[in-house]
Amino acid sequence: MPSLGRLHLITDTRPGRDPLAVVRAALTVAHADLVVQVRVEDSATDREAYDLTRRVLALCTPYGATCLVNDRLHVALAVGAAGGHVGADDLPVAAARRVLGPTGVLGATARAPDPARQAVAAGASYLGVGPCHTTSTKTGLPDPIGPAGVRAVVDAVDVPVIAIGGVTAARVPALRAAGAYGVAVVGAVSAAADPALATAELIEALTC
Ligand SMILES: Cc1ncc(COP(=O)(O)OP(=O)(O)O)c(N)n1
Ligand SMILES: Cc1ncsc1CCOP(=O)(O)O
Ligand SMILES: [Mg+2]
Repeated sequence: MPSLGRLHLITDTRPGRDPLAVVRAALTVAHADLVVQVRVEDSATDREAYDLTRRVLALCTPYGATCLVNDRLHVALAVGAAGGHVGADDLPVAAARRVLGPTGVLGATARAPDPARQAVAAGASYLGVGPCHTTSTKTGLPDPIGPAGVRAVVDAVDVPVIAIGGVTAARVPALRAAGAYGVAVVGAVSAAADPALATAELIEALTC
């Protein structure tokens, strides 16, 4: 499997957003360092998820960037995306691994060492760990775990840890110091006045 990109851009498909424009802008800067995770609203239809993923994959392919699909692994397979991401309300990690097969990229959400170890044993290729900081993008989350919580998971597993939740370029150094391999963002890029510039700042923070 090729190495995982360090910047995961999760699509923002809330009303009034333009996820494809944001993905285009990010790709011009991040190239193959970018992983685009297609995440649609729970109310979106599979057809809507499929159509968006096809378009995102078409944008990613020329750059060698990776396209993953959140929750809906059948959409990932149907489109030919590299894999998907699952959490507590989705398929169990072992079942997700069976769906994706041995070579698919499979992310799993984990917030603490024991669930992290279990997710890796069940077949996760990377872990999404957070919320690291408060976020306005997703409701109903537990309290932020901060860089110390990231460190606890990093020390427990041997797969890349992707820090998520309220991540900004300014917060990347502390997350990297805690051992995070990369970060996943929604708002830091999608809500930025200049998504390409925001991507450049995140890539700089991740690679310096
Ligand atoms: C990289 C990454 N980490 C965590 C999540 C959250 O997944 P999940 O807990 O299943 O919540 P939803 O995103 O499905 O609402 C993620 N998507 N990506
Ligand atoms: C999907 C998800 N899971 C944990 S935090 C989060 C949202 C992250 O969005 P932002 O980068 O805008 O805080
Ligand atoms: Mg999920």
